[in-house]
Amino acid sequence: MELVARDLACARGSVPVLEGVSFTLAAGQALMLRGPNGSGKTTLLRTLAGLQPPLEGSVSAPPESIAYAAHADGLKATLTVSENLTFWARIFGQSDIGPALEAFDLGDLADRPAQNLSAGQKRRLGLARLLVTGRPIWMLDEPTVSLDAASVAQFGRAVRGHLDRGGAALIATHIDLGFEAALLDISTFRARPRRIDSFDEAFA
Ligand SMILES: Nc1ncnc2c1ncn2[C@@H]1O[C@H](COP(=O)(O)OP(=O)(O)OP(=O)(O)O)[C@@H](O)[C@H]1O
Repeated sequence: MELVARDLACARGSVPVLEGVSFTLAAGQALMLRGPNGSGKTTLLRTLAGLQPPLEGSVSAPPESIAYAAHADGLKATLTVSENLTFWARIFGQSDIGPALEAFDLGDLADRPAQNLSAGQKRRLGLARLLVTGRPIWMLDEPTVSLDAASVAQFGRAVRGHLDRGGAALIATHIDLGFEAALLDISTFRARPRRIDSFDEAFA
């Protein structure tokens, strides 16, 4: 599925952050989102994923087509690895967690409660959830935090597999994931400084 963003403007905490953001993410394509700290990468991903409305512009893909992985892993601490994946799979109407366990090398940890995983293992479990969503467009915010080199490579393979199956991915990262991808530099879309004084004005 293709995602077309047209002339998007986005705010965070009533302060406009980005404007004039237009790009196309085609099926089978990965785009690397770049920009310095505070430039609006998270704000853009949240807007595209439907977690906050744009001030202006449009996003062609519905939120139901997007799987968003934020900074936080969002794991259920007392559930085991396989229970966490099963929980998420059911939410998305899926049942097979095998490929997700395998892709992120979680088989030996399947019966361990999430709260007893290391930081990198938690991150792998958080990313494995993408595979049980069945959603075609992945939006990932700094997905490789806490991952060692082998796990980054494993994650890169999971993304490539997703692209090969016709999926797409927009990834905020400065890490080389081991495959060619176009760059989307959002520092060119910085919004003019102005303040939105009310919700009504922002969304009029
Ligand atoms: N809840 C909030 N209220 C007000 N401003 C916020 C809020 N959250 C973030 N901001 C501001 O919005 C701007 C964009 O933040 P955002 O998190 O989108 O940037 P980023 O490019 O993802 O940054 P980083 O690379 O540091 O993760 C920053 O100036 C930030 O300080």
